[in-house]
Amino acid sequence: MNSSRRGFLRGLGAGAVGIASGAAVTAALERPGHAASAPSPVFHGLHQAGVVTPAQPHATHVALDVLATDRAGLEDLFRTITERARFLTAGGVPPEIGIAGPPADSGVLGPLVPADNLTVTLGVGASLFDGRFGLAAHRPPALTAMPAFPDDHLDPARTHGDLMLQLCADNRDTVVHALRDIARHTRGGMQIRWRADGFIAPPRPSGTPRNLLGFKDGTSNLHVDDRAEMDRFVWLPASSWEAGGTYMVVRVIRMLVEFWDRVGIVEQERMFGRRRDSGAPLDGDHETDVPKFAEDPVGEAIPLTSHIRRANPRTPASEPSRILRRPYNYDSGVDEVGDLDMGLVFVCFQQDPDKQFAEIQRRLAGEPLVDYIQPVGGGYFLVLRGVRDATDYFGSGLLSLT
Ligand SMILES: C=CC1=C(C)c2cc3[nH]c(cc4nc(cc5[nH]c(cc1n2)c(C)c5CCC(=O)O)C(CCC(=O)O)=C4C)c(C)c3C=C
Ligand SMILES: [Fe+2]
Repeated sequence: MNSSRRGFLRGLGAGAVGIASGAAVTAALERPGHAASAPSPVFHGLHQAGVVTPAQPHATHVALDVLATDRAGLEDLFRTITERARFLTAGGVPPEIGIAGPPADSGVLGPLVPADNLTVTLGVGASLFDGRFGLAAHRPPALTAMPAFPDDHLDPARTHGDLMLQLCADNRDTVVHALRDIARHTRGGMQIRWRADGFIAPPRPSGTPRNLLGFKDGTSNLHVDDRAEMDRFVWLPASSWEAGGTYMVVRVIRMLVEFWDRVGIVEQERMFGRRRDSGAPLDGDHETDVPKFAEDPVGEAIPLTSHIRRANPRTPASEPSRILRRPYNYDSGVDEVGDLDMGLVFVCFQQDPDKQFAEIQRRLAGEPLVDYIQPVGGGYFLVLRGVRDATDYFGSGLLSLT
């Protein structure tokens, strides 16, 4: 353990980073009153969890800037995040450290930390490849800073970041607990730049959950259980050090709900190209019906400017730009003039942000929906390949580059 690593852990007590697991956890779970939660998605593997994992109801997306100043410090940071993620996603009993120092755990989840379907997904931004860590020569060309698109209102304080930490779980307190745990163990190594909390509502009344404009959101998406589709559009191929990773785009998009709520239902539905109640395309009856754009070349049933038609025209030319969407709703109170601050934390995964996400974004430019939404932040991040086993850590492939 070098000095900067000791720095992260200082103040936690000598044994505080130990993890009680295995037999101790089993024993704790067997105690009356301790319901066992289902195991979380597997932590070790070629791919990180939290990409093809069915979206859990709660999430936070946290962009961070690295404070460590050299490569050794960055490695310590990655190793610490890995250790904490390994523990938090498995669940267990935090060690007791006596009464002299602060407790080893925030206690937010009680004495037994449940796995609660938690996923911890780590990405790196283009800024990590500046001069600080000797990585400048290794920035993959596809990893750029997120550009500003027409109609964006980007706030620099809510844009970009050296790292992106996506935490998702079945309960809000599990997400909060994981964030506090990781922040505490990495103190001095990184600091939060911006954060967007999200939730997914239950299906109302059935099918795909709704966004805060009232429409089902996620109906037409890539299929996470179709390995060939994931290899074609999402996972990075075996030819480079990034193999097994993917690119994550995060866009914090405010919805101008006060304006939206004054728009007639027919106009709302024509903006999306789908019915609000059922989610069916305007030329169909059921949510899962596939729109028949080829039979409607002038946009009589589904306007040519509608969101679904621009986003996915279903032509051979638009096929390569398909993405895996994994969005969350957000609700952040009110702004300085008393307007509701809510919207969508739009998240998508792909092999190339410019050829996929940005290509769709360019097609969406000028769609009628732009009058009711305002992108205010976000970033492009490379989700590193997964942690292979108990000896591996996030970023080991990146840091092996010389
Ligand atoms: C650049 C990519 C996209 C952004 C940004 C985006 C923002 C955004 N979308 C909605 C609501 C809906 N989107 C829907 C479908 C849809 N959206 C995108 C891409 C972006 N959306 C795609 C690729 C698709 C799928 C198109 C298709 O294959 O038919 C829908 C329809 C239901 C569904 O299929 O999910 C809704 C509703 C909002 C509110 C929003 C910004 C705030
Ligand atoms: Fe969309």
